[in-house]
Amino acid sequence: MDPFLANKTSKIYVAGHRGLVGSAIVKKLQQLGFTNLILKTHKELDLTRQSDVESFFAAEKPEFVILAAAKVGGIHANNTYPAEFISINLQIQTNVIHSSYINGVKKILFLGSSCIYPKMAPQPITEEALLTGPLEPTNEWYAVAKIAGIKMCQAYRLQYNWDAISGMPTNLYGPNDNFHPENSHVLPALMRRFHEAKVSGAKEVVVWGTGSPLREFLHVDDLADAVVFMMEKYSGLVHINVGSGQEVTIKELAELVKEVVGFEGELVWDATKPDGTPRKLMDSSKLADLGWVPKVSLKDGLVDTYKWYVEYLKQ
Ligand SMILES: NC(=O)C1=CN([C@@H]2O[C@H](COP(=O)(O)OP(=O)(O)OC[C@H]3O[C@@H](n4cnc5c(N)ncnc54)[C@H](OP(=O)(O)O)[C@@H]3O)[C@@H](O)[C@H]2O)C=CC1
Ligand SMILES: C[C@H]1O[C@H](OP(=O)(O)OP(=O)(O)OC[C@H]2O[C@@H](n3cnc4c(=O)[nH]c(N)nc43)[C@H](O)[C@@H]2O)[C@@H](O)[C@@H](O)C1=O
Repeated sequence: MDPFLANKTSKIYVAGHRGLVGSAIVKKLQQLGFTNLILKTHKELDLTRQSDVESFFAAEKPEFVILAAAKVGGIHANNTYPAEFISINLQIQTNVIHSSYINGVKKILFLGSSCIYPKMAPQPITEEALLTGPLEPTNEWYAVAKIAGIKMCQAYRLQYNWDAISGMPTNLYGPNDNFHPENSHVLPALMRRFHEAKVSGAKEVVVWGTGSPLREFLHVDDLADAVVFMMEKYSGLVHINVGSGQEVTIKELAELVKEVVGFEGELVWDATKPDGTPRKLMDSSKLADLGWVPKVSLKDGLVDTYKWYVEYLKQ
């Protein structure tokens, strides 16, 4: 395994650097003193365009690649745009992983998601649960693309002895999240809705589903820390779960976001909206055994994210 942290002038390509995850990884790498990051916006380099990706890699020759570019969204977006979720993600990851290999990248980290696991996987979910049962229907298209990404990393490791690894984060949140009213994940969606209700003086806020599903949330700064940790310490065939172990019901989350935002009205549940997976708590003991633990509590992370959101609205 090539050391990652030893040389702060290594050329590192962070794909998707303006997103929730990519921006936190760039911040972390800069804090650590890395000076040679390659960053391209979606407009500058569309990763679904195979020949453009090939030319970019041939010209830049990065030493390390962190793949945080993807078509991402919450339950509604996944359910509404299945063709885009499967096709765009397959294209991005296939182009980036293959070009990385062809151009001598020393190590690549591919990011998947906890939705790769069967809907009814035993909890907490270990890495071994992959491909043991049917997927959650609201996001199976995205999940199939992500499973293909894991398998591509494994295949290239087996056939070419190449250091391709995969990390599977749980539900993430933090600065630079997507706050779209319909297409975002639950946490930024509720933060925006409660904030707008507080500002307008609304008496009620609508929350989707029944409130009973359980989700595990991890602050994106913890994920960025875990990504750097895996680049340095992990080299293996198996994908690695990255979770916080902090599980709440959607109802508990909604009450917590309401408190942090300071909305004083009522919650109204829209049961016509899907609940999705009933529970997806990951077993992250493989990463813990390697020596990594998360630091940010859900409450502190929410306060930090809301502070960021209020500042972002002023821009
Ligand atoms: N958010 C979450 O809760 C979780 C995320 N993950 C994984 O983390 C990774 C990053 O997700 P996240 O940061 O939340 O997503 P974001 O949507 O915040 O960021 C994705 C980034 O990818 C870029 N991108 C998308 N399509 C293309 C393209 N065709 N060419 C170039 N760039 C592109 C986007 O640019 P632009 O906006 O300009 O299109 C954006 O900068 C993904 O692999 C996701 O599966 C895993 C578990 C949970
Ligand atoms: C990270 C993960 O994210 C997605 O899966 P998900 O965990 O189901 O994502 P979610 O954050 O959108 O919803 C979580 C729960 O929350 C409820 N909920 C309430 N009110 C709102 C609401 O206003 N918006 C949203 N989005 N959900 C709401 C919602 O009904 C559901 O019960 C995958 O598609 C896939 O992308 C993936 O891997």
